Amino acid sequence: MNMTSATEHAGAPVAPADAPDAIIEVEGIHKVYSGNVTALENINLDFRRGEMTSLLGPSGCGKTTLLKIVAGLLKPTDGEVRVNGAPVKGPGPERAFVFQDFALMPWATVLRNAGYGLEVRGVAKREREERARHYINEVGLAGFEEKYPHELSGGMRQRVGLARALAVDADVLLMDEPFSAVDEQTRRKFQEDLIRLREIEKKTFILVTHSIEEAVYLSDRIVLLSPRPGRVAQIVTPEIDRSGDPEAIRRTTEYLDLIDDIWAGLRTYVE
Ligand SMILES: Nc1ncnc2c1ncn2[C@@H]1O[C@H](COP(=O)(O)OP(=O)(O)OP(=O)(O)O)[C@@H](O)[C@H]1O
Repeated sequence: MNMTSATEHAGAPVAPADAPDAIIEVEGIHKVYSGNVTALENINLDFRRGEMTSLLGPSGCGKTTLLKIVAGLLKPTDGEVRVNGAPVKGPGPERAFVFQDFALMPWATVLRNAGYGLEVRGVAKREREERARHYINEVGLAGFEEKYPHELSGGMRQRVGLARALAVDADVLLMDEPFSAVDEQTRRKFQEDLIRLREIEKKTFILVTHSIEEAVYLSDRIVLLSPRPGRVAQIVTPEIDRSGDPEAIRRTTEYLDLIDDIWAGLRTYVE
């Protein structure tokens, strides 16, 4: 297994010549909520095409705020986000947000829920069902097409949300704590599936997580945010060969050491 880690400093990202290009550029983002709460301060970041980036940091540091600004669901007070070079003015078809609370329609089947993004775009029923079935299968829910959300576990509902996001063929998938509502076993399985999906679909994933283990296991890059007002404290690049046995990867000294290093950095904020 090849696993090393590298860190970059906030203002001066290290970009090797063969680094993937930036699909999303975040420049000078500030966010002040009403009541004078400064959630984010001068965030400068690139998210690279085809990579999985985790946003990690203490509670309330602005992870979800940053994700929503990238999604175009929230306007920054200052600064700009560009997707494929074009300024973000609101939500767009290149970005799909997978909500933490699943955002499924309780009265609709898995098939309809998975195809909902296509439905609102006016895609004909036959085509959207075909695509929805394909992605339902890809996220491991084949056979559940006619079930309703209340008949599914939390993990399965999360997968429907992911199928919906994949079906619209967005380049960027934005996930807010995708594994928070599920048990440990489901979480691990879903993490492995997400790695596999990333390989197949070649999407850019940005995910918010509270879990250092999860961030290290899944990510090409981890952006560590400082406590509120959130700033980029550090960027960590775990280089893990994920082709091996997931359980073996989780037991290696390098993996465990990197988790310890990140925790040592974060604990200075929480103590
Ligand atoms: N609508 C709002 N109005 C005022 N303050 C807000 C609003 N939304 C978030 N905040 C504040 O902004 C800060 C950042 O919130 P955000 O939810 O982005 O943090 P987070 O890092 O995702 O938190 P957590 O890890 O607890 O989910 C917090 O202090 C939060 O209380």
